[in-house]
Amino acid sequence: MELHIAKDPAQLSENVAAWISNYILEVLQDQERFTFVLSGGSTPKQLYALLAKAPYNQMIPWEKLHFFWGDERAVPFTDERNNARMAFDELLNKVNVNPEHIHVMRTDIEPEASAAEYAQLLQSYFSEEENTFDLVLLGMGDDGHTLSLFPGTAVVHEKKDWVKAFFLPAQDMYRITLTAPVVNNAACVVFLTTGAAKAMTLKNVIEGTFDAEKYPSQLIRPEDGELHWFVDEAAAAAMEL
Ligand SMILES: O=C(O)[C@H](O)[C@@H](O)[C@H](O)[C@H](O)COP(=O)(O)O
Repeated sequence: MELHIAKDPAQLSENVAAWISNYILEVLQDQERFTFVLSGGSTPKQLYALLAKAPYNQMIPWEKLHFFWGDERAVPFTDERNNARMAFDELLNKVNVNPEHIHVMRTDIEPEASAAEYAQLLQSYFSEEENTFDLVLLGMGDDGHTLSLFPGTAVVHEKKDWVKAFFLPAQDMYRITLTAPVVNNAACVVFLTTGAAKAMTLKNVIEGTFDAEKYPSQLIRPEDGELHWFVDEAAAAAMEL
C-alpha cells in the first residue's frame, strides 16, 4: 500500500489528476483499452472537473477509455443523487469518450436485474484477462464504508458474486454495488479521502486490526494489483505513520 498525503482537497485533486493521467498513458503503452471504474461521493467531483480541463482533456486518449461504476443508488439518472449522473455532468459530457464505452449501472430496471446484467457485462469484458479493471477509484465514507459495502450489511461477506443489489434501510433506497472480490482483482485501486471527519476512521482502517464488518474499506486489498490512498492532511491527522 502506498500513502500519498496532500495539503488540502484542492491539492489532492491536482495530485490525483496528474497521477491518474500518467498511469493511463503508461498502461496504454502496452494495451489498446483502459478500463476505469468511477466512484460516487463528493470527493471525486473536483477531480472529474480537473480531468475535463487542460492539460488532461488533451493528454488522455479518451476514446480508448472504458468507464464503469463502483456503485449506484437506485434512483433515476435524472436524480442528482445518481452517481453516474454526477460523472456525466462533471466529466463524461465534456471529453471525447465513445458512448459505447460508458457502462452505467442501470436504474430503469429492478435493482437485482441491473446487478445481474452488470455482472454479465463484466464477465464478458474480462473473461480473457488476468486482472479485472485497470483502475478503480474509491471513496471512503465517514463510517468506513466504500462502494456500497456498509458496516454490518451482508454484502460485506460476499466472496463470489461480482455485483450485488440490496435494500439499504438506513437510506430507504436500493443500492447496486461491485463487491470486494472483483475490485481486489483489479490492477490498481485508488482511494480518495479528505477531511477531519474521516481521520479516526482512516486511522482504524489503515492502522487498526482487521474488522471488515465494522470497517468495510479494509476489505479492499488487491491480490496482485497496486493500492494507493490519496488523503489530505486533515484526514491523515490521527494516523501514527
Ligand atoms: O454512492 C456512494 O455513496 C459512494 O460511491 C460512496 O462509496 C462514497 O465513495 C463514499 O461515501 C465517500 O463519499 P464522499 O467522497 O462524499 O465522502
